[in-house]
Amino acid sequence: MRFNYRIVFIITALVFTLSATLTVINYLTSMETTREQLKNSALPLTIDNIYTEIQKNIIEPNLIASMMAHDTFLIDWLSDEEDEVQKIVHYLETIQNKYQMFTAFLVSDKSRNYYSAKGMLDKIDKKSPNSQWYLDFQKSSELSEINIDYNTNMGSELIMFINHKILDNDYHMIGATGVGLKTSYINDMLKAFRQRYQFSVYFVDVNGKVVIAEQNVKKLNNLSDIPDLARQLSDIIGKGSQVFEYTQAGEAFLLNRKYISELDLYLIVEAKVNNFTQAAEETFYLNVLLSAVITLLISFIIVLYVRKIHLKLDKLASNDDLTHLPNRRSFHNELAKQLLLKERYNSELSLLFIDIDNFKDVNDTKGHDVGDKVLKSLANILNNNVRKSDFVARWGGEEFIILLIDSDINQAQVIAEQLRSQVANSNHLSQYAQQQVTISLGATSVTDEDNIDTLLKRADLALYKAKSKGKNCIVSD
Ligand SMILES: Nc1nc2c(ncn2[C@@H]2O[C@H](COP(=O)(O)OP(=O)(O)OP(=O)(O)O)[C@@H](O)[C@H]2O)c(=O)[nH]1
Repeated sequence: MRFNYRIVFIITALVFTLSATLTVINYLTSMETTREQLKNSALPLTIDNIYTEIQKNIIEPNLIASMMAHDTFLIDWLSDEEDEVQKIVHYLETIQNKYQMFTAFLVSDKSRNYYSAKGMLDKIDKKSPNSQWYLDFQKSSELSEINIDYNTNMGSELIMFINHKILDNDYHMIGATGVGLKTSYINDMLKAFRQRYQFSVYFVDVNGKVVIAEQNVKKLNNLSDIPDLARQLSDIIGKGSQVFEYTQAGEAFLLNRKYISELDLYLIVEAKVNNFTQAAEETFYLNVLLSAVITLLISFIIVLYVRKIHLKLDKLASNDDLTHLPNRRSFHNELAKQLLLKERYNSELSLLFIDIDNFKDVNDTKGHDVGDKVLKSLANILNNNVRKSDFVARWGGEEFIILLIDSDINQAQVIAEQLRSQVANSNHLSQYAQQQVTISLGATSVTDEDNIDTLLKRADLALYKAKSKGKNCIVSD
């Protein structure tokens, strides 16, 4: 019986396919879950957090600027020909220090003077870029606005100005006042969101131009620089909060935008999907590896187990249950093999056919248990008195057969005689059977013309002759 490795291979392939399929399903599900979680929860939450933070940082300065615009001291001072500049400088200085603003300012529409805590800083001039905001504000119907802007008189840093119009009793604009805040807190916030949550946060204007972004980080100039976003730009520049998807250089991104009316800007929070699915990817590769190892382990255990059962079955199929000698089937296989070897090496090969004399008497008078013990004991005697290379088998019933390797008929006769005499004089056997146990033997040697049938027939005939001669003897043919 040959061990079938194909079955093991099929089982291994099935187990691996099953576990690999489960791993892939698991991987795809967790990728989708991560993506959905990012889209529906993490990005909207982050954008709301940032929005709240910005509002918090705008509300207080806005109240201060509004308070300044309604302050009768300011209104009166502007109406009184702007006398005693130090009074207004002191006023602005007090506001600036008390509320820890970066700057506090006042613009007179009449004199076109720009005052700050440091004194008169500038003049509103149509040609000056620093004055542009005032000219626009003048034209606007709004009473207040928030500008994120540079003012070259105040350094190179981006400043968030909260501007309020000052109106006289007839509701005519007589100037503008307000405060300026450094936007560095926005920068810190953008940095924190990038480092803590791996989100890119920036602000764009109505044209998609990036207006505020984290400093020292490579940034986009305009949303429309990315073809995928350029296509969606008209949707992105819209009110409320919404998530968009785009790809750039083979990488998938999710982008959430929220319109901030106070700034008239769009807050953008985006995430590189791969940053969030990396863990799932690593788990996937680990799972595939584990599946392969477990599959191999299972296959190894199956091979060991099946081989063990196989060997057991093999032994059961080729050995006799009672005496544990090879059975007739095994003997046939061995004889066929030895006939080929004899032909190849031109060696001698002989056969002994053995039958217990009057065994029926033992069974009938002493019982089958005793008969079985005699058979087992005889098997031992036969095995112990031939060469290890010879082949002893139980032919069936009380018949045994021995293949004598490298033995001619003379040697076969000598061995046959030894066996006969050992059995006849065995104390063990006579004790079991409570009578003398003898055997008859037919001996024959293999000729070049022999095949299995002719050989067995001749040995059987020799045994028959030995029985006829009176048993407990050997006949060779
Ligand atoms: N106890 C036992 N008896 C067996 C077994 N196999 C065959 N026998 C018995 O062996 C006996 C063989 O009887 P016969 O064929 O008449 O041969 P015999 O009595 O030995 O007579 P001769 O061969 O002429 O000497 C029968 O009683 C079978 O039942 C076995 O495995 N165990």
